[in-house]
This record gives sequence, C-alpha cells and structure tokens, in this order.
Amino acid sequence: MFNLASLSQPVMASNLALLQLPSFRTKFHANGIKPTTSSSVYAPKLNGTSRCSAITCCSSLDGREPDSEDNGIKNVERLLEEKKRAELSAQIASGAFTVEQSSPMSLLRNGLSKLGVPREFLNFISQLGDAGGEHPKIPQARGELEAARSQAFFLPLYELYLTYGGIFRLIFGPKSFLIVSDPSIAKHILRDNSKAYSKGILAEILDFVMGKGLIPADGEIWRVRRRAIVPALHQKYVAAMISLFGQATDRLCNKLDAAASDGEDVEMESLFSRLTLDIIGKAVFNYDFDSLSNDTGIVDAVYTVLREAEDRSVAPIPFWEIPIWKDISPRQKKVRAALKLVNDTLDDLISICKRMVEQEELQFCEEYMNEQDPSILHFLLASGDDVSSKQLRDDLMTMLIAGHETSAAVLTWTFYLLSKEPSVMSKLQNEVDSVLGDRFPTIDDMKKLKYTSRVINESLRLYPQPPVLIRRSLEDDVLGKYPIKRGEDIFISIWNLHRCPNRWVDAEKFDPERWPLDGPNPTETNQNFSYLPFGGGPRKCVGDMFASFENMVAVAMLVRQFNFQMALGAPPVEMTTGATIHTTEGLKMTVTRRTKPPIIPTLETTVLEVDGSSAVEKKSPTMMSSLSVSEVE
Ligand code: HEM
Repeated sequence: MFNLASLSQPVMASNLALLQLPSFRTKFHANGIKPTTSSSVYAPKLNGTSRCSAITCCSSLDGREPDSEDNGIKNVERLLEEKKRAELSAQIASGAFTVEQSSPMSLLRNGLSKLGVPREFLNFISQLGDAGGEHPKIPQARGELEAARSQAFFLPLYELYLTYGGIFRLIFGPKSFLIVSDPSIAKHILRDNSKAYSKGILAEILDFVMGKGLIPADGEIWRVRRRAIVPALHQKYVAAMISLFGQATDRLCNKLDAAASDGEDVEMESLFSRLTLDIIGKAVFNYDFDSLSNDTGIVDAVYTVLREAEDRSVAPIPFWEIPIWKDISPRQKKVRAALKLVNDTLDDLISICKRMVEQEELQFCEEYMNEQDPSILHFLLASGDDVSSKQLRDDLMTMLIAGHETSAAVLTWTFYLLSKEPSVMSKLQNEVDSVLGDRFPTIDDMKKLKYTSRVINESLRLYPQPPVLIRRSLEDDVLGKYPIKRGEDIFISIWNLHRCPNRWVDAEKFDPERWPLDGPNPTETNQNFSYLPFGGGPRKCVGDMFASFENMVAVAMLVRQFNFQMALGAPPVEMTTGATIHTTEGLKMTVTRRTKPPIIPTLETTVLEVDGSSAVEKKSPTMMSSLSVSEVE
C-alpha cells in the first residue's frame, strides 16, 4: 500500500517531509497529562542504538529459552530503547510541542487563574464558555520537527498519542493533520461515514504510477472499478493460487538451501520482495518476473518506479515538479524510462490476453477461471468489462504494488519476530511438521495451520502494513465530540491502534496466543476496529484472503525446511517508512537446514488374536518398527 508515500505532495512536500524526521524538538504543553514511557521490546531500536550481533538461533533451541547472554543483550536493547522513548516523552512533557487550547474563555480563565481568582469563579467562567456554544477543541500539538531522517514518523506519533489521546491535531507551519488512534473514530471514518472521506494527498502523490487505480481512486471511478475487480478474487481463484504460492516459495527454498550449503548469510527482506513480486506478477497478469533467479530489465524497472514513489513521499521539496530540472535530471529520466517499460509491458500483456480471451470457448460465469491463465487480468477481460486500456493498466499497476510491498513486509517482520522468540518458532515448526509433512500446502491446509495464521495475525498487529491510513474530509463532520471542517487531512494510525496499552495486554509483546486457536480469525469487525490489518469498511483490502494464504504458505514452507537466526554482525534492524515499514539496512540472517527428528515409519504388523475357536487376523499400528518387530518376536 502506498499510504505513507503520500506524505508529500507538490504543494506541501517541504512541510510533510518533516514528519519523517526522527526527534520532535519543539514545544508541547502536556496539558496536565503525565508523559508515558513504555518499553517496546518488539519494536526495533531507535536511532541506531541497537546492537550488532547474532541472536541465538531460534529453532535450534527447540523451544527452550535463550541463554543468559542473549537475555543480557535483550535487556540492554530494552534499556536503550526505553531511554530513547523516555527522552521523547520528556520532550513532550517539557512543552517541546505546543498544545494550545486557546479559546477566548479558556484564555480568560487561565489569565484569571494566574491572578489567584477563586476556583468557583473560574468554574463559572468555564461554564459560561460551554453555554455559549463553544465546541470542544481538538488537542493540538504544534512544532517544528527537527531531527535526522532515521526514525519512522509513526513512532513519535505513538508517543504523542499516549499523551494526547485518540485524536489530536499536529501542526507544522501552515499545514495541519488530524491524527486518529481511536477505534470508534476510525470506524466512523472508514465505515460509517466513509462517503464523506477521500484518499486526499495519497491520490495526488500516487497519480504518476497508479493513475486512477483502485487504491487512489475516489467517487464513481472507484465504485465502478471495485465492482469489477472484487469478483475476480473469488474463492476458486484464491484456492488455485495456493499452488502458485508453493512453487514460488519452493524456488526461494532452493536459493536458501544453496546459501545454507555455502555458509552464506542472506538478506531476507530483498528475497521476500522478490518472492512476492514473482507471485503477484503471475497472479495479476500472468507474467513471470522470475526475479528470484534473474535481474532482468523489467524487474529493475519495477523497482525503479516503486522506489521513486517512496522517495517522493519523503522528499523535502517536490523535485519532480521543478521546471527544466524534471526534464534533464538523470534520475527523473531513468524513472520515465522505467515507467515506460513497465507500461509497455503491461500493454503487451493486455493485448496477448485479449487475443487469448477472443479465442477461448469457455463461457464466462461467476467463478470463471481459465486454468492456463487464472490471472485477474484474464478474468477482467473475459468478463467483457468495458474499460479503457489505461484504466486497466492503472488497476494492474495498483494491484502489483498493493500486493507486492505489503506481503514482502509482512514476511520480513514475521521472520524478524520469530528470530526473537524461539518458543514461538518451535511451536510453529511443530504445527507445520504435523500438518504438512513433506508435501506442498493445499487449500485444505489453510484451515489446519491455525497457529501459523495466528503468528501472522500477531505479526500484522505489531507491524501493520501500512502503519497509517490516509484520508481527507470531503464535508464537515464530527469526530468523537469534535466538529471538523471539510478539507482536513487525516492520518489513522493503525500502529497506535494495534499497540494501545489499554486495549492489549502486554501490547508490545509478540504473543500469537493472544488469539485463541479455536476462536474466529481476528478481523476489524470482530475486534471492533481496534485491529485493522486490512483496513475496514467499503475500502477494505480486496486481497486479504489472497495475502493471508500467501503468507501462510511462505512461512510454513520456509520454517519447515530451515532455521533462521540473525546473522553475526548483522546491521541493527531499524524501521523506516516507505509504502510499508521497511528495515533501514535489511534483515540479514543465517539460514541453516533443519535437522528434523528422524521420521519413524509406522509399520503395520500382524497380530493374531484368538477369539473363541477361530483365529482372527487384526492389523495393529505400532510406534517403531524395531520395537514392534522385537515385541512380535
Ligand atoms: C499482507 C498483505 C496485504 C496487506 C497488509 C494489505 C493491506 C491493505 C489495507 C490496510 C488496505 C486499506 C487501505 C485504505 O483503506 O486506505 C488495502 C487496500 C487494498 N489492497 Fe491490500 N493488503 C495486502 C495485500 C493485497 C493484495 C495481495 C492485493 C491484490 C491482489 C491487495 C489489493 C488491495 C487493493 C486493490 C486495495 C484498495 C481497495 C479499495 O480502495 O477499494 N492487497 N490493503
């Protein structure tokens, strides 16, 4: 998803880019609220304070606790992290950000209070203010954000949320944003009054790459395209994708196997990115990028376009808009060439697919699927959808990006979390061994791999992709008790919702078991909008089931075959934001083949049972062949 990419746009890039800056050095009056310091055991370190060493091999421990050295390192990490967060909280408490509740009545009240006017009279003044129809004011945080670019912007938003609550206004120079971290307000914006909100700056920044694709589109275009695309991801299609997920993951397994043989460490984040690119290319328009094996021009072009979209989101000025410069800049030339190559490739694929559809005899029906080419593109063309090639291209590009970056990020952070929690890894491997054995996963396994899906649910809670959703109000509205005007830019912080200390027990702990195995799959509906891994309301992700199964297949096949641990001397795992949460320097891991306990075949031995006069032959399973044989003997 490219929600975060919209943090800049031509007119406001310079202000918005400040959001990316790591430490808020400004004025903030804490308004009587105590600063909160919370430790983030599972959030990677801030500002390079983390260590640079190996983390004990997750599964080689077989579920045992890590040794004391590892615990020691964890403690140091935790202390450093707590220190950082305490510093930020102290800045907030010291008034480093400004909260101004400056209605005339409140100013009068504050002034009189300084003059020592009795409290009864002050209360009377306040009541007058309320009776005069003054609306409650949204708490405001104002600041020049000044800091280095190394911290993901949603981290300070979390600290501010702990201080100011579920909705507050963040002001930078002329620009302001509403930061929403309250489930009921999120529900109102995303579901109950969704028509009153658009994608705002998101659509503006993504225009060059997604045009009017489903993610940035609003209004009638969105309605028409959503109605056309959702049916393409029907159950039969998703079930057919399971074998595609398996084959692609198998290619990754082969690559890891070679690395394990050579004793080479691997950078998992980029491998996950390639895995999900290969999958989404086939799934959406039947194109085999084969990026795990090759670095062809088209793969390079796709990454050039993706990185450009992300870079624009953090640019201090909208450099891509500067006259003359935009035409002569080598980088912009490269982006234009890459975009042209991707667009031309998509146009070719659309033409090829059109010809296939014209020649086929298959009748279009509800769960239509061409076995040779089950792609979404094929479905859309076969449906007779009357759509321009440009719109189709925008939709394909949108799904390519939406389905690629998100899943890659989910896998990256899942493996990061697993490397920190050997007991979870061990339990996961046990489940996978018993459900899958050595075969490829099937659609039926998706129901059985319950713990695997809980691991992913929990990974998505701690590292939501994207961490923030973006909206703009199209009309005046009321959020909670606060009236807001048309044209407000709003960030719904999923990161904050998912880590709210009042909502979640041990909010920062990676604990898949918080989701009961026999309970329903957690969704925004059954968690009442405090858990939003795929958004909610009419604009909820169309690929949620696809993505969930894709992640389950990849996780299951990888942990079945390998153990993963952070590589010795690996760079610290820190977060940065692009479209999703990236690591700053990759996820460097040592991968070793698992030495599974020997599989002991179940032999059937013949036991003679005497039943009255006749001897009855019965088959009885035994645990171990050798034992059985000796017992029988
Ligand atoms: C783990 C992987 C994924 C995650 C975490 C994820 C998350 C999300 C979220 C949170 C939204 C809502 C955005 C908003 O409200 O602003 C969304 C929308 C969307 N997602 Fe996903 N997504 C994933 C995978 C996919 C895949 C595989 C596809 C396509 C095959 C896809 C296609 C889309 C589209 C087209 C939308 C826009 C829907 C609309 O606006 O009507 N996503 N996704």
